[in-house]
Amino acid sequence: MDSRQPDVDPAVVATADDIAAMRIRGAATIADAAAEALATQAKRSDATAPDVFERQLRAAAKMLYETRPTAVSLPNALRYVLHGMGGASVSALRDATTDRAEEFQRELARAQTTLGSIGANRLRDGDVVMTHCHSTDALACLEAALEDGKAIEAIVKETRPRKQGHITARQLREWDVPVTLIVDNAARRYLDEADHVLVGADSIAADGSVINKIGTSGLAVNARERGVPVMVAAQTIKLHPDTMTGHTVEIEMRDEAEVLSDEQRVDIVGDATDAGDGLVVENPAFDVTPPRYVDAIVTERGQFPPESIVTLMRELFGETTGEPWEP
Ligand SMILES: O=P(O)(O)OC[C@H]1O[C@H](OP(=O)(O)O)[C@H](O)[C@@H]1O
Repeated sequence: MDSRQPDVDPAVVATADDIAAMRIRGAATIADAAAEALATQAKRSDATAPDVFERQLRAAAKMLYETRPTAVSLPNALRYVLHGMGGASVSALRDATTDRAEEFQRELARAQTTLGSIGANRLRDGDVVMTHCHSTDALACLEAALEDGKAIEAIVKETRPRKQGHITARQLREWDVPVTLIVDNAARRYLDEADHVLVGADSIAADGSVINKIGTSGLAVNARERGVPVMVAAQTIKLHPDTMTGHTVEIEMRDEAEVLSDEQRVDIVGDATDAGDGLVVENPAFDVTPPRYVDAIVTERGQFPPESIVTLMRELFGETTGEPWEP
């Protein structure tokens, strides 16, 4: 057992570390891994009393929750699985929790497929799509369009600092899609050649704002200026229920090492010590695109103008939610 949290199984600790270090990344993939980790915790629990079992599951959920703050798919997944944790004995609790986690994972996969076929309807044969970062929801739309027999080309933004655009490019090439890879700064120039901007989302706020990889908002503003429609592919698990009650979405600030190595820092400021060298590196992982720059949010429940997404949010989540690990 990890010394950080004696109740939590090492497999859960490993998943939490992988999410924090982005070895597991992407909002849907993180949600899937979190559900899997809770199922593992349930299967391996050594609890002999129901209250101990429940405490272990809640501790595991809290550890997973604290890895990254922006993608709401993570707390939504944890909440979904823990809400299914019911029963009078440890074995009943174990079965209910693992069943619920499996159900969640099945629904997640099904929602992405459904969303893909809805998103594909927006794409025509011969369209050129500009992407940002790597989104499995966005790729599901492209995959469905290809399966429909449409020829699609892609302009793929590199996506500094972690270059997830390479993952997108690799996937698209596996599907034989012609790819033009560009640096982020070239996006405006290449928008003239694009028929759509297609991105994913880490969270969608009640007012229809889209929280996604840093650089999305600038891309969307430029796309609007160029008359290129912006389509956001986001399963309903990306809807952020807390924003209905006025909470804002925390934007994750990541380590400066993703932007600047120690050697590069020395190159800029010489041998001055960190504290006094006068150089600050900021590395926000996400930004907020206001709803007026988004044409459609495509979910497994259909496509929505961003301003109307709150209706769906209310239907799916109700008005209030607690912390994911709270009963
Ligand atoms: O759920 P899917 O569509 O796969 O990904 C959604 C979003 O998650 C990613 O975040 P990160 O790379 O984990 O920081 C990107 O911002 C991407 O658009």
